[in-house]
Amino acid sequence: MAQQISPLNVGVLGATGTVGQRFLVLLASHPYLRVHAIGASPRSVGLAYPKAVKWKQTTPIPKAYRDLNVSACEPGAFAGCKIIFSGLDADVAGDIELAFRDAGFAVFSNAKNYRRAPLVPLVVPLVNPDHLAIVRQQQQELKKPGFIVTNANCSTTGLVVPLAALERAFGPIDTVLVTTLQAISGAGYPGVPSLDIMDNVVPFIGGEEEKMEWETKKILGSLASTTTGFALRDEMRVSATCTRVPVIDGHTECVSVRFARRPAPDIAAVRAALSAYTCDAQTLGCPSAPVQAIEVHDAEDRPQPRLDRESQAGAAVSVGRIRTCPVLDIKFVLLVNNVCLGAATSSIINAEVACAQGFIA
Ligand SMILES: NC(=O)C1=CN([C@@H]2O[C@H](COP(=O)(O)OP(=O)(O)OC[C@H]3O[C@@H](n4cnc5c(N)ncnc54)[C@H](OP(=O)(O)O)[C@@H]3O)[C@@H](O)[C@H]2O)C=CC1
Ligand SMILES: N[C@@H](CC(=O)OP(=O)(O)O)C(=O)O
Repeated sequence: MAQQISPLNVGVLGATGTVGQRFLVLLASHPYLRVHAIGASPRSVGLAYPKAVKWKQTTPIPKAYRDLNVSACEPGAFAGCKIIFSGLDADVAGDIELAFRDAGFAVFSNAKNYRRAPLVPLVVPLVNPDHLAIVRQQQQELKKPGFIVTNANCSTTGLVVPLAALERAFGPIDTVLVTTLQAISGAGYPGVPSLDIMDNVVPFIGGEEEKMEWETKKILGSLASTTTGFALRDEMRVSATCTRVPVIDGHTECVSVRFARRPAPDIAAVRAALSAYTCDAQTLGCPSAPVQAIEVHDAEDRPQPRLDRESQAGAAVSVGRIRTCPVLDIKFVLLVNNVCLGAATSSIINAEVACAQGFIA
């Protein structure tokens, strides 16, 4: 049952970027989060938003932002905001996000900088919102009300949703092989040069495979019971190969998994478990959560980025081609909208869960 939450002012850092633009579109119609201030680089500071941004969305700049000026990414310019969403370039996110946390803000970040920090939750809202509880330890350590919550790498986000559903139904997965076909928008703007990506596949994305292999073990792990921080799933073997393809939005991933328990589940049971998967963000009534967390496709040629990335506003994971794997146990193809669930939507749902659970006073 959805709680009534009073309107809250939020700020968006990196508001001119690929992820920042998505934040602004999604927040323009949010039931209780109101954009109060926006920040970007010194290049943009002081300009009215339409002058600062190279708008790349298919809908016009929402009216509410047309007269909003871009501020410097300094806490003083965001007075009156409770929540800060960050779509900052990772080169600058580290110091800026820390300054906002130290100034008492609840920071929801897309950047990679703090994902491995022991007291920072790495939350995919359809999987492990229970990890948010560790922000109390951050607050105790700092003796301040601020905290940082990160969301995962966009490819990791798509992967862990069906893995979590399968583990809930069939117990631990011990091996995962994944090959990604990642969209150009994942590299930000202007991103990959057109002469590199047109008519081509680039079989390397710096740091991406390591992030998928490590982040999966933190997200599918648990809060440590005897020490502070998290118990990682170190026994799970994850091997990723990441490629860039000429698609604008939507990361496709080809996944094979092996279960620890024998016998492995059959395909019908796997399909049913994926379709039936529900998560806390849904039961808490978070307004940005998808109705169906995993959309299972029966057609043999789905999911496809162009056809499926906007389903449920890009907040779910699409899965198809579920079949027996002759090497591991089962294999399937998934699609995640990298700029929605893979980025801005996850931050927003994380903030909604934090509001619903009383982490934001
Ligand atoms: N694109 C995606 O699919 C995903 C991205 N991410 C992560 O989200 C973050 C944003 O990515 P993306 O939107 O693609 O990146 P972009 O390059 O498109 O945008 C970067 C943003 O950071 C701002 N910025 C750059 N330098 C500074 C500075 N010195 N001070 C303040 N602001 C600055 C830019 O402002 P200005 O316009 O003024 O230069 C811009 O608003 C990154 O950390 C990325 O790794 C995570 C998951 C998915
Ligand atoms: N590297 C991802 C997007 C991204 O920025 O990831 P991360 O937030 O983990 O650095 C891609 O290219 O699609």
